[in-house]
Amino acid sequence: MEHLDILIKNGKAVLPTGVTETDIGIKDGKIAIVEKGIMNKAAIEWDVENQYIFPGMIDVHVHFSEPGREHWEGFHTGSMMMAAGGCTTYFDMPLNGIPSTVNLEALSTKAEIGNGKSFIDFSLWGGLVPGNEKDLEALAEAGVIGFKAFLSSTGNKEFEAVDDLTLLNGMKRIAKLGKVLALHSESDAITNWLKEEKENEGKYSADDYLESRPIIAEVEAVERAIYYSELTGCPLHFVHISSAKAIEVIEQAKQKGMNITVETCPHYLLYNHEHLRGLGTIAKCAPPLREKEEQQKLISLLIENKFDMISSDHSPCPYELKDPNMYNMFQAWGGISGGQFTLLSMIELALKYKIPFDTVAKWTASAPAERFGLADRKGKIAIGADADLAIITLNESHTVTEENFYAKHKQSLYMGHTFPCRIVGTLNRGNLVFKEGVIVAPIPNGRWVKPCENASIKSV
Ligand SMILES: NC(=O)NC(NC(N)=O)C(=O)[O-]
Ligand SMILES: [Zn+2]
Ligand SMILES: [Zn+2]
Repeated sequence: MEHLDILIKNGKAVLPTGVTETDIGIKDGKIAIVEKGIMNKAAIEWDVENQYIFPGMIDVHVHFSEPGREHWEGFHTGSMMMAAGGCTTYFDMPLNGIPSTVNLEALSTKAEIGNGKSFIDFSLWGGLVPGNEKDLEALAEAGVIGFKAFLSSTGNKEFEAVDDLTLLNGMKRIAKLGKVLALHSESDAITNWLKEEKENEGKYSADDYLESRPIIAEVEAVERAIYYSELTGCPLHFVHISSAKAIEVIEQAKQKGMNITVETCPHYLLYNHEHLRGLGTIAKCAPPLREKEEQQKLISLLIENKFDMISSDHSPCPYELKDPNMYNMFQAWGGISGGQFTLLSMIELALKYKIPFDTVAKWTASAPAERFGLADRKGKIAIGADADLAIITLNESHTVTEENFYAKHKQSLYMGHTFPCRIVGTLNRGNLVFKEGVIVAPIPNGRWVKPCENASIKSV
């Protein structure tokens, strides 16, 4: 009988077919056996009775700012934070670092840093910005997971928003390269125009910020992108969608057979504009947290399974850029620091709204893997797949404190939040990375993962 490296016993595994009581045997970083009562000897045995085994989260949307702004967040602390949240693969966005990931050189530099510092696996997005259309092919060949563009200003000058011509040209090329274009979809014209109006009137409050980024700004950008996708055949992924109306438009395009996927983030589901009013800058993001009624609509859409996947959009910054005493909401950094809490948030919502755990695992692991060409190795608990696992208990709650939040900066909208569950351990390719509140991996062992060569990028 084959000797195993690790034997996880008596878990409730979240398999694609549902939650099943089983043992899981791991050999050479892969899942070797999934069955009850495994008798093989193993170097390490771990009894996880009454605990759940989720496929490790694949978070398609985080911003680590290395190189260039590693004082904001970097691969080392950033990946520890993600591991502490049950994540085993994250996709790093092409902006907030310097340089942005918009050409081969920047991609290679970033990959090298990540390979040296990340505790879990990661993929890298390439950027589409004005002037880099000619770099897209080399980026695709080198293994970016997809491309990302902003339709509205990014808040950092190293990564410009696309104009419509760049977008059309870029989409045509990306379609040919067989990749997906991820879009931050808010109208630049509408948001800039309203912001300027607020500035001229000397209005800087939380309400003013929300009013400057209305739902129609999101809907207009989404609609335009869908028209362009029809023209160019470019597969699209809409990031951090924050309104029911945008989902309606996306749903119609999907019904027509268009190659489109959509994500939202836990902060749009757990929080609303009242939190920006009450907590200030820490709750500022773009698109903004919506009013409570919109939050409820988004939860209903989640229950109806209208989102393909859930990401964190972890976008941290140093304390002074989100100083709670800042009186001008427009000047604070826009972004939520919460990469550690996506899986916990989704389990909280699943328990509250009776969503099956295998649906959560679809949103947090298998759908991202399928959409972006990693499904040959990642995204589900199955024989032959990478042993990327998150062990979770529902018998204990977890309150977020500065001590148990692993990000470089401890400011977070989630501070003080109590989840009805706790991450007990995280394994990345069979390596135990996080256990019982501690990063136990002796060295960073994460790897840059590229999409498989002949991934047919399908909508999920
Ligand atoms: N430059 C950013 O990190 N921006 C992010 N900021 C948010 N979401 O407020 C984003 O994803 O748009
Ligand atoms: Zn964005
Ligand atoms: Zn983002």
